[in-house]
Amino acid sequence: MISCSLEAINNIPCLLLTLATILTVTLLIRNKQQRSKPAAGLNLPPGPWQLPIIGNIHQLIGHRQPHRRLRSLAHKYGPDVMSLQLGELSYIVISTPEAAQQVMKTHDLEFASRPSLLAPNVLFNGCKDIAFAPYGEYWRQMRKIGVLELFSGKRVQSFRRVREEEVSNLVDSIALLAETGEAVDLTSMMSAVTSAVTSRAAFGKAPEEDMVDVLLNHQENQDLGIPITDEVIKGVTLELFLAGIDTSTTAFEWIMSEMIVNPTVLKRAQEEVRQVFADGSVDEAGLRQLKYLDMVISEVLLPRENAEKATLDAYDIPINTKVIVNAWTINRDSRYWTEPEKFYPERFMDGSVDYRGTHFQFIPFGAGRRMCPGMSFSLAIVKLTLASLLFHFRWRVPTEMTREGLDMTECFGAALRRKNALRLIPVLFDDIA
Ligand code: HEM
Repeated sequence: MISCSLEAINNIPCLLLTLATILTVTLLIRNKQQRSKPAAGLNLPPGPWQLPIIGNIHQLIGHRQPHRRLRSLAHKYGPDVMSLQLGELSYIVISTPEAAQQVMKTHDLEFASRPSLLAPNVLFNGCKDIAFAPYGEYWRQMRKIGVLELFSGKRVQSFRRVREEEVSNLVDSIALLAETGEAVDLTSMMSAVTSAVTSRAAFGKAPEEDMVDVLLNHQENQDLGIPITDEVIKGVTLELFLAGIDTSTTAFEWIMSEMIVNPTVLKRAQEEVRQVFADGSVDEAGLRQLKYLDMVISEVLLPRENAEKATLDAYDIPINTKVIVNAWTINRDSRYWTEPEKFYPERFMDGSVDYRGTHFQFIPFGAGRRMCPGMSFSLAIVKLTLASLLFHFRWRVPTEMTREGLDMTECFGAALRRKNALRLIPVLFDDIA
């Protein structure tokens, strides 16, 4: 079993799924139905003061790291649940594990919808995907296909050879480049590996049934309540790429970065990999033994929405309020984690907390009904790539830098990526051909 590490995410991915986009969209959309003027007499969650028309936008705009800004606003105005008004749209921001549990467990059903946003509506032809589909019959059907067929353990396992081939190609390319002594761009390389695996898993070129085949079979057999149209096939396929590539690349690049600036962790992880695969080749069968490397990852944040009036912590939450679960803040709650900002994988060694959505102090993949169905698909690639790169190479920072000086600047976007690509110098271990 893979277990995830806080440290990897400490610098990673708070995927506040493009709050920037939401802000822009908020300003653009004049959708009267979305207008959610709180009715008088409601006990709304506390929040910062608002300006007419724009609400709280001015308190976020200009901040290059909205996830940090949301944390400081929450500390001041609503530590558990905070109201925010962004233009005409009402939001609540969830910043503690307890409040996250309320939204994603106790009231999961009430908050299981997604807001109707312009960008995904256009991109997925009226949200004919899984992630942005509003809660209802269509989403339930597609989610079931996702969990039971597209991303099931068996399906992920069926792509093992694909992953091993792509990662082995990566190792070969890096080995060639290692002869030059130059730094390699690991961010682009990981992105290429993830795209290649996703594309082969989606479109085949392998004996296994691929993901598009699964959808085409349903279309042909007409065996589902809601027909699988060409738009649905296009939407779900596009989502495989959009939801999977950036998130997995981001997880990988931050984990590598953190190990580089924490050489004792790197050394321990490397020793473990080289001991487990002492016979000379890395394969997926041995990955399970890499307990220390079992620290991954990433947090994404797709807003949720309540399709009906709800209550939370005795606060009234009007219909169609968008819910931002600030996983970045929650995963760093000092009531649950000692030195939460420190890169310290050993904190996960006793296995009492994992990322599978039952421990609300650590929810990189979300939790509840809308939890990420692509988790195993992603972790399989990330872990195999890390193990292979640690097994075959020593890693050095470019000569103009020190380990401590490795650039760790975050860049807010669809994922909290590194601002600059991760460039490191590979040195092939002498004892490996
Ligand atoms: C490190 C990698 C990844 C992370 C950290 C991640 C994280 C997340 C999170 C936090 C959510 C929202 C959960 C919620 O609302 O409670 C989500 C949803 C989703 N993710 Fe991922 N994800 C990753 C990789 C992937 C991959 C590889 C795929 C597919 C190829 C994928 C497909 C999806 C889909 C379809 C949803 C929407 C589920 C729904 O609304 O029912 N994810 N992900």
